[in-house]
Amino acid sequence: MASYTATRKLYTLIVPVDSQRVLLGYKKRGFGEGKYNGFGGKVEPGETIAEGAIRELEEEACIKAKNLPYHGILFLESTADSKAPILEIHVFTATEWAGEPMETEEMRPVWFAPPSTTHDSSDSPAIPFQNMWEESREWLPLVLAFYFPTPRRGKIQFAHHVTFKGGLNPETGLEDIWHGIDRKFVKWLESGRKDDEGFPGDLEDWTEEVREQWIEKRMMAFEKNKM
Ligand SMILES: Nc1nc2c([nH]c(=O)n2[C@H]2C[C@H](O)[C@@H](COP(=O)(O)OP(=O)(O)OP(=O)(O)O)O2)c(=O)[nH]1
Repeated sequence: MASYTATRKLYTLIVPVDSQRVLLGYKKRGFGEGKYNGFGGKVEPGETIAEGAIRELEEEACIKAKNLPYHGILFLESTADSKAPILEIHVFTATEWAGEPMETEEMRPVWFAPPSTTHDSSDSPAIPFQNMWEESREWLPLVLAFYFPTPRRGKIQFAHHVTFKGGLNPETGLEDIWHGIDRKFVKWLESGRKDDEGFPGDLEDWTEEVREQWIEKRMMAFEKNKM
């Protein structure tokens, strides 16, 4: 069987939460400018995914994560450009950190009320899903449901594979290859252990090889569904 060979780019994303609120960053420049998102960026050569996640959070919001619950992986690809890499984004929360969130050149941190909060009971605004990457509204509420309204035991993990067909992005008025969800696959697991299908719940189990196999499996399933 031929391996799926599109280049893959490794990213991290941390969503800090306190007992009542969710911290997102308003991206001031570069890729995703004008959108709210968690904090993260490319994993650099020589660092682990977790090290990259902690470094990016500190660079973008000036806080140093003291814990890093792992929640899973987003595989994002665009069929609008055959040369576009697959983005592999490893998603974490952080519930403890050192320092206070501060605005940086890249990001403006803003506290939001989790989706489970009624408007009147919070001083913070609701999460602006309409102003975020469009797949965020699928996985973020479920990750947050693990913390709000009351924290649950264990952990929740997902693999979310989305292809975008590209199109005019109404928010920016520009053609955008990372816009217009075409196909999607979401796998959820509560606990972090492997399930019968071998879903690699923990970060250390998502090795390079496993990620490649996972993508290949999903691509084949997507193709089958199309026919
Ligand atoms: N939820 C979501 N996050 C995304 C998508 N695309 C995408 O890059 N991200 C995340 C991954 C990273 O956390 C962040 C992009 O990181 P970045 O381009 O700022 O990376 P960086 O800081 O290393 O970049 P640079 O300024 O050094 O060039 O946005 C998407 O479609 N959905």
